[in-house]
Amino acid sequence: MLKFNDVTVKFAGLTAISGVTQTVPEGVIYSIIGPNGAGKTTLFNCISRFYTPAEGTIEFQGTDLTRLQPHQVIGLGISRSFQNVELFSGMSVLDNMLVGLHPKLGHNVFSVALKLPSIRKTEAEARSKAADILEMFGIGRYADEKVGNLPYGYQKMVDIGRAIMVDPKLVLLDEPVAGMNAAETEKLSRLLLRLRDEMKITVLLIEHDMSLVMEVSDRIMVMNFGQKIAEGTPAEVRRNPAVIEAYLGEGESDAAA
Ligand SMILES: Nc1ncnc2c1ncn2[C@@H]1O[C@H](COP(=O)(O)OP(=O)(O)OP(=O)(O)O)[C@@H](O)[C@H]1O
Repeated sequence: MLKFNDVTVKFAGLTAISGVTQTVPEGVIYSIIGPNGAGKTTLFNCISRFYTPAEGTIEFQGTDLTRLQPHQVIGLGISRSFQNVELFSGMSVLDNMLVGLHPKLGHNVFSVALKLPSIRKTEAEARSKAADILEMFGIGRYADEKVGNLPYGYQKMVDIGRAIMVDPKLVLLDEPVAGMNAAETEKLSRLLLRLRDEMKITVLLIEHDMSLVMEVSDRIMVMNFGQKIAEGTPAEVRRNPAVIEAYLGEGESDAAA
């Protein structure tokens, strides 16, 4: 589904990603892990076209993303959530979900202002879809609540729900459980499996919570200092000496546990 071909990203004098080549198969939960500053978010930013690699290509179902604009990437069926929740805190949960659909609807200002029947129908469908997703995420009862009034874990759920509104084929989630408590993390891990199994969405996940990563991932790529140092199933990655060293070197022993 997604192919990184020798991707290198540079910022002034710093090489943030160096020659990463990897294929991500369709229909999986694929995690990218590695110590702080390893280049994980930079890789996401290249997929969603905030950054352009200095070298290499990124193919999504045969299309080279590095030649596209960000909105064209969304049009191909790729959406994302961000490391920090980016919601409109004064708006309701439901309205925030509808904002997720904005890149897809593409209505012109006049048809929206005139509330043409076609727009009303689309809006009704969008509302019903948003309500279904909120229900699936277990936060349906908060649909009319202001997002800013919800606990952080629920806001994060809304953020991810919004990324699902566009019916993506691939969703990029950047540290979705950061700041969540144990119960919320458990809920989210079940949700990730449902995205894969019921909605047939391929999930690309950046996450520091190793127990979550080991539990839900089909495959894992490990990065350190901008390079891919390992790739494989959770069991393979867990016993890879380079991975153990990268994490132990940082004072984290979770990967080796
Ligand atoms: N816009 C930028 N300008 C300059 N340097 C950048 C920029 N974005 C990222 N970097 C640098 O690139 C390197 C990789 O950063 P990146 O955020 O991709 O790491 P990460 O693996 O996602 O880390 P974390 O787990 O802490 O989020 C870091 O050294 C970072 O400081």
